[in-house]
Amino acid sequence: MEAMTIQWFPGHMAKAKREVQEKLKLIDIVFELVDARIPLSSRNPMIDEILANKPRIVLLNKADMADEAITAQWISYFEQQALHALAIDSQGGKGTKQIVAAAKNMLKDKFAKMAAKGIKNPRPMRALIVGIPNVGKSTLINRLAGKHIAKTGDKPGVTKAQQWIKVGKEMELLDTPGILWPKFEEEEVGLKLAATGAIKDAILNLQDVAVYALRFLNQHYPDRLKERYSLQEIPEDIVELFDEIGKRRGCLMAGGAIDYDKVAELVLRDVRTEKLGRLSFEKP
Ligand SMILES: Nc1nc2c(ncn2[C@@H]2O[C@H](COP(=O)(O)OP(=O)(O)OP(=O)(O)O)[C@@H](O)[C@H]2O)c(=O)[nH]1
Repeated sequence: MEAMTIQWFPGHMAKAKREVQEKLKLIDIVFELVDARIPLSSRNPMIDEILANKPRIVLLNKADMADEAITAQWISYFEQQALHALAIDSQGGKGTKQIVAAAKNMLKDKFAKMAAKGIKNPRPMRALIVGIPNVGKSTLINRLAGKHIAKTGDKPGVTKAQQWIKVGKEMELLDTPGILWPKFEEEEVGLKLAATGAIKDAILNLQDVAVYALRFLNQHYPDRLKERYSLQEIPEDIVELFDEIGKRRGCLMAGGAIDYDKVAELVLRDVRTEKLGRLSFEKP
C-alpha cells in the first residue's frame, strides 16, 4: 500500500517477530517475499532465525521491473543456499501459478506421512506470506485468492481470530501476512530501498537518493541514462548531471536556476515507473 510508514523501534521489532512466530505454529510453509530488484536489501536481517526450520520458498516479487538475466542469477544464488526461489509478478500474475505446485512439492514428504497414517482426505497445505513493507504481500494474497476470496472462517482452538483464504483446493493462506522490518544498518541498503520506492521519500533526502540512482545508472546502464535524458555524454560531475537533466526537462526555479529537488523527483519517478527500463540494483 503506502510506502513504509511503520516506525521500527526495538519493541516493535520484537513484537513483529513474536507475531510471525505465533503464525508459524499454524502453517506448513512460508513464502518469503523479497523485491527482485534488491533481493538482499529487501530481506529481513533476522529472517533465518525467525523462520527457523520452517519450509520456505523465496519469492522474488516485482520481477517484471527487474533485469531478467540478473533475476535468473538470483534464483541460482538462493538455490545454492538450499532455498527454493521463484520469480513472480504479483501484479500481472506471471509466475504466481507455480507457487502452489512448488509448495506441494516441498511438502510432499510431510503429506505422504500423513497419508501413511491413514488420513484419507489430507487437509490443504497452510501457508503464510512474510516480507518487509511494500514488497507486495497484499497484492500476492489477492492474486492467489483470485475470484474466490472466500474466507474459510476461524479455526477452533486458535486464540486470535485467523482467517484463511482458499487458494484452489490444495492450499490455504493466512489472510494477514507477516510484516517484518528491513535492514537499517547500511546506508546503501537504505538508498536502494528508497530508490525502488520501498521507503517513503520523506525518510531519506530526495537528492541523496537521486544521486545514488544516477551514479548507479551511470555505472550500470549508461546508455539508458543517455537516451532517457538526451545526453551526448554523461558529465562526470554529479551536479553537472543534475544541471543537464534539469535544463532539458525544464526543472527550473523562478529566475531560471536549476531546481534540484525537481530533478531528483523526476529521476526517481522515472526509475520507479520503468522509464529507464527494467533495473536490478543488486547482483549476487
Ligand atoms: N510492478 C509490480 N508492482 C507490484 C507487484 N507487487 C506489488 N506491486 C505494487 O507494489 C506496491 C505495494 O504492494 P502491496 O501489496 O501493498 O505491498 P505490501 O507488502 O502488502 O505492503 P504493506 O501493506 O506496506 O506491508 C503496490 O503499489 C503494488 O501495486 C509486482 O509484482 N509488480
